[in-house]
Amino acid sequence: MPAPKKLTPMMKQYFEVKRALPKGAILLFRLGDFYEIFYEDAEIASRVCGITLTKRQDYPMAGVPHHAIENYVPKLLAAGHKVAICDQAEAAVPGKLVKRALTRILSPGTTLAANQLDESRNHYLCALHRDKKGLHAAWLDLSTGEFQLATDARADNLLPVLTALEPAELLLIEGDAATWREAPHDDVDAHALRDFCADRLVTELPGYHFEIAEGARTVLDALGVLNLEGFGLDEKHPGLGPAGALVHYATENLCAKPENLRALQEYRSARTLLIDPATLRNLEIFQSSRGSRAGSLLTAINRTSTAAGARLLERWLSAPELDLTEIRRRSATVGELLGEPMLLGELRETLAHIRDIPRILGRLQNRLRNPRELGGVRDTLGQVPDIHRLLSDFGQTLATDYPARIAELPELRDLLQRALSDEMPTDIAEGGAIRSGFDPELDRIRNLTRDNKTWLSELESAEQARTGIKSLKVKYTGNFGYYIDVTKSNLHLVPDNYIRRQTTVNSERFVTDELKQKEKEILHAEDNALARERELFATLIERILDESITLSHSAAALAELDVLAGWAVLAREWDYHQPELDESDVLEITEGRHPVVEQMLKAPDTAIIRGNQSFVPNDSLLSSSGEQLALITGPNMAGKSTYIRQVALIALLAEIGCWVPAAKCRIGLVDRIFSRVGASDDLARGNSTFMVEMNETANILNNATDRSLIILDEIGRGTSTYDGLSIAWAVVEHLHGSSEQGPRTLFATHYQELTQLDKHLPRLRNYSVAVKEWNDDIIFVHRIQSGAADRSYGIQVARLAGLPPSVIDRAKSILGKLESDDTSVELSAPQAKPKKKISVKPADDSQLSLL
Ligand SMILES: Nc1ncnc2c1ncn2[C@@H]1O[C@H](COP(=O)(O)OP(=O)(O)OP(=O)(O)O)[C@@H](O)[C@H]1O
Repeated sequence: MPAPKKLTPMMKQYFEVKRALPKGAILLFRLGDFYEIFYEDAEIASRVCGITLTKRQDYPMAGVPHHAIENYVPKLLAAGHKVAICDQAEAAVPGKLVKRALTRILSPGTTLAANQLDESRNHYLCALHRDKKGLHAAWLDLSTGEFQLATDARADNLLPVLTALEPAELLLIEGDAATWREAPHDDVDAHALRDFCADRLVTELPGYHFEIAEGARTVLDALGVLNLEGFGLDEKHPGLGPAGALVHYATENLCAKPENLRALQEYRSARTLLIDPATLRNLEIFQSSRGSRAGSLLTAINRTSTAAGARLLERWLSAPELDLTEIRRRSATVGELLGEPMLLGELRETLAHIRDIPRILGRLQNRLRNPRELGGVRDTLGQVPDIHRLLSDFGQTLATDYPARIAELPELRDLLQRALSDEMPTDIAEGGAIRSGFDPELDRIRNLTRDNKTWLSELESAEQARTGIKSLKVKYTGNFGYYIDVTKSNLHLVPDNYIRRQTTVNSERFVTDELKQKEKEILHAEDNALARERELFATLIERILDESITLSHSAAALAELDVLAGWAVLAREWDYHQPELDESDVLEITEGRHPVVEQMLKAPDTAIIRGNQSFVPNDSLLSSSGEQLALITGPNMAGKSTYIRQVALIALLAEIGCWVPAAKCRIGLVDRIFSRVGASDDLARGNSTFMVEMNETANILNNATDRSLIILDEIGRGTSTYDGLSIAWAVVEHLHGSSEQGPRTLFATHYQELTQLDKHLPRLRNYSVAVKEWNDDIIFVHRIQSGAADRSYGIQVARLAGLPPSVIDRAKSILGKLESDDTSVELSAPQAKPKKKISVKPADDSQLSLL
């Protein structure tokens, strides 16, 4: 930034602050009622936020009113910028340079203000480091204090959960991202990390911030503990390097130590069902293929009514359980809730009044203190007695487990109910946060102001009577204070003790000694009232923070109840049933449905276009040692992809503890879900469609275990027919293997030839999707049946898609010839050109005879 040669003292101060900021942070510099922005920062802010760019001397400048800053900061953050706020640190005195200090730096991963966060989503800042021992990571949601770390010898064990967390910002050691980008082709982990970092906001820090010993010290200090044993962590845990980097970065951004970190948990991939990043995308778990939340599994199963509940649902979905006791606890609780529909309705109504306690605490602890947050704690505590009453009516575990976890805190509730006004102001400076009758001292000061105001109106009547001026008024303006207003026509009646202060168009303004004295008293009383309110407010915050651990445990239990009550409603709405989970190797589903497609078919806009179709349920049976590999053939559009995805989604739902869209379901725990479906280009990163397909397939073959569930859709389609068929064939053989068991696999394909493999592979089963033929048309019935499909109906489907009749006719005749022994096909060409003949002959007859 080209600093002008001769700087004013204020601009010197500006540059001092600016120099200390991280690279790229946009500085908002408080000047009176405005935040001013200078130089390139002003140009960026003007472009991103649409504010007017002006010039001061010869450099660009832009400004936003201080009260409107909340409208602009989110825009800058959303555009991937960091924003530094520098405020006046003392009251301004004319002619003297006011002290200024950096208040906080906002970045997409460390912002806390309610309007900068999606309330239904966690907001993670994540730090990563890879060395010879593997990948080490830590993540922190500063808005709620959730803090975790992890280490794993293999990146692909951690990347599933990291991808599902969708961090808002990543912290890396300087140079790591470039190393991963340039890594050799066979360094699969580096490429996976490169893909993970692409399109995310990355902040690079010097390597020493990631040192383990330093990290351990920083973390101990932030958590306020002497050792990490209470969290079951060794002080040499490699995740402490990234964890320390997170705390350091958060401290720098908040300009203070984060005060809401209470615990550090270790994430272990072996305890959760892993879903690799490609599968998360393919199965549209958090986002639909169009990138929106609508159409995702998350949206289809979300019936939460609180923000904390919505966030917990997202967390459960990103790390499904492998602990049978926990899964069964959740799904049994859904059953209890479902068993009492009336109580469930009441419970949900009560939950809807619960406020976002984890984030409220996060803000209060980190110095963002808005009176409404206190109102939120009061309102939430006000609901707890009702929740206890309702839970005890349910009986069973709901009556014992949850009430014990949701504290009533009657004293705090009573205090807040007595202290706080019904309607809370957004800013303590507005006054009125504390209810009258709570504090005798505040009431005394407020009465003083009130008495004084009565005195003023009495003064007005008295002066009107004394002077005979009926239109005389006692008025007030912000910069002038109290005065007596007399219209010009009555000036001759003004008594001697009136002191003239100002002339306006129609009147003159006067004061008297008595009025000046009263004005002082009033203003003083108002200031005193506000000061007293601030004092009381600070005490109330302290009282809340004294209970912060109890409050956050209660909030966690309430969020759980919210998710589970939502699932009970979902189960009732869509007729879901409780799955049975065990250690077996079976996956047996009776009348299973696809949770998202089923809801979509019933959505009003789809129903109008496609008629009121219902989803056709289908059964599935897989087991590692028996029916291990289901090969599904059938026409395009018949429902193969939907079917294989629905099996994966049902398994996933079962392992988060949700009920499932099936009449009956038994699942032996699945440790990983893999998928290879559809074709997606990754051209921007230098990978062709086929390369992506093969990468994903390689990942599956290298990492699947006998407990995994694999769904493969049209493997080999992205290359020439014979190459593709050979690859698909070899993949099926590999997955089947020669041992007694293998991963449960669903394989949808158009390669009819593969159906012959059941002769050699004892655990392969052929299935097909039934269609009805009617004249030359086909009708999709979406029913899975045993046995291979006899033909593929591609041309009929192409006609349904609207291909011109001439093309359809021609395709039919080519097909006829290809299917007969006559392999010569006439090319219909424009008349002007000579007729050509092409021969379609297999390149390798020996291979064909194999099929
Ligand atoms: N069981 C079902 N009940 C009702 N409709 C279904 C069912 N299964 C699929 N469908 C509908 O049929 C459409 C096509 O399904 P899907 O994409 O699964 O077919 P496919 O056999 O995989 O086709 P292709 O081979 O062309 O990829 C879906 O968009 C869905 O709306």
